[in-house]
Amino acid sequence: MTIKKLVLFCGTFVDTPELGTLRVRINTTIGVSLMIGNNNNHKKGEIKFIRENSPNYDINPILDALEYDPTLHTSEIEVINLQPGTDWLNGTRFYFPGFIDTHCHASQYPNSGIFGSSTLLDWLEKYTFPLEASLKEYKLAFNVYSKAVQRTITNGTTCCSYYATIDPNSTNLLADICNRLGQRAFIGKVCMDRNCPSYYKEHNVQECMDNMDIVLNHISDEIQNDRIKPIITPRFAPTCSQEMLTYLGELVKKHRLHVQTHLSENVEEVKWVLQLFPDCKTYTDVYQKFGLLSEKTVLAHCIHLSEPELKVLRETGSGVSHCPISNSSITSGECRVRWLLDNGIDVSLGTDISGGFSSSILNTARQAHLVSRHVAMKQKENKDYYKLNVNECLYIATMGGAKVLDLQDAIGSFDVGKQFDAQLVDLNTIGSNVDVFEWQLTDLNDRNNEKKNMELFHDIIAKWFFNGDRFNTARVWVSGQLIHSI
Ligand SMILES: O=c1[nH]c(=O)c2nc[nH]c2[nH]1
Ligand SMILES: [Zn+2]
Repeated sequence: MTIKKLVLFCGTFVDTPELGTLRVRINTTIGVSLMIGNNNNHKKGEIKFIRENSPNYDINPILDALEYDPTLHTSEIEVINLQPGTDWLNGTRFYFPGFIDTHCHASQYPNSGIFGSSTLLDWLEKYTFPLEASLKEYKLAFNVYSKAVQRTITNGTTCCSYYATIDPNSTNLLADICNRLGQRAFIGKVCMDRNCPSYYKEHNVQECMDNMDIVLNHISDEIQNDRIKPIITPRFAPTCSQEMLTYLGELVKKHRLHVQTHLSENVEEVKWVLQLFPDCKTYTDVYQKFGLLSEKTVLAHCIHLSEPELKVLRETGSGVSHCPISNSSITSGECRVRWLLDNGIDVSLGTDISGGFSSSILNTARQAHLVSRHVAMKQKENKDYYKLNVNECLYIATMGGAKVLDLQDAIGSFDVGKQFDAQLVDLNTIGSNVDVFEWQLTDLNDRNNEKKNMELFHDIIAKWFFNGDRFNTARVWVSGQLIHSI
């Protein structure tokens, strides 16, 4: 027997299905299935219908549900009708897809903001390895991971790709915490067996294999939740032996797994990789040689790439996690996002805690906007071309992340068949950092002045983009389940 329950979300829905496009749907009802039965057509949390410009959406949205499926009984329908009123139409309240953070070291969260004037290689030795090693202690790991994950959720992140540490038990703990808090997550046990301190390394490949078995079995057998997936995580080429990379490449091939690692972050790092792998022409070649590049691969940073490397990324379908806060903080450089996008590479955003100091993808997106201006200022001509606009940054914060994680059919925008991973943005909350003045309000219902009203709404979106924070993230849902509310 299939138990059906349809949850109706009503209001204004905004998303960015294509790079640069802001889609705004008003007076809209979205129906989301919530209970699962033995009928696979009725998946949990899936968007079943979208009724735009509905005459019923704030009076009797049940009529929209019955139009979709006349056999529904009213007891099978639940309406989430949050404070009906003018805010849905004046631009200050709207649903937006949950943010997707494609690169976050949950284990480094206590160090957010602590980096002094270090650069990558000394930063790892001084700040990062000691902290990660300390999370072997269960209580400490529990405290750090709970806070780290909660922080991303309160900032509107519904899907996050995490690095834990080399320790399999604390990695499993991170998976358990994401599962309990309801976030969609990729969980990576860090793999590294050379060029790292003796107190924080896997001493041989067998140790890495045993550790990986513990994590893979825990996620598949104990957690058993589609929302929590493993991701193979060689820390970066310099800390992984050829034997380890060979094993990880085989593991990826056997189970068709996701991969995450760092690529071309820092000039010294790039030189070091070429010394360590003399048979590889480029840094990217190292990962390709070991079978670690596919459309399920997330490569953080990608700042100092050459044209041939770009070609390899495009041909393998690998995606980039752009981490502008981290890249500015530890002075790694500026990722040329426009160049990547124009060459057919999928780009997403990563907070890169704690190279980056903020758990907020909104904050990261606005820094991506600014970094693109620094890239533009360095150009001799055509400067404006390199600037990312607000809509483009919101795209890489949502749909771009979905593509990089190979989840473009499941999340990233509001479309029938996708999961309802969403945040309710409200600019009128207590503590809001966004002041919208009366003359800045729009009237999305006024079809006679559509152009002017849409311009006003784009300005409100820009105000949220540059000034908004977690006080504007009023609620967060993953697969239609409420996981955060202020
Ligand atoms: O941003 C980064 N954070 C890390 O932890 C790391 N390890 C290798 N390279 C890295 N880059
Ligand atoms: Zn990183």
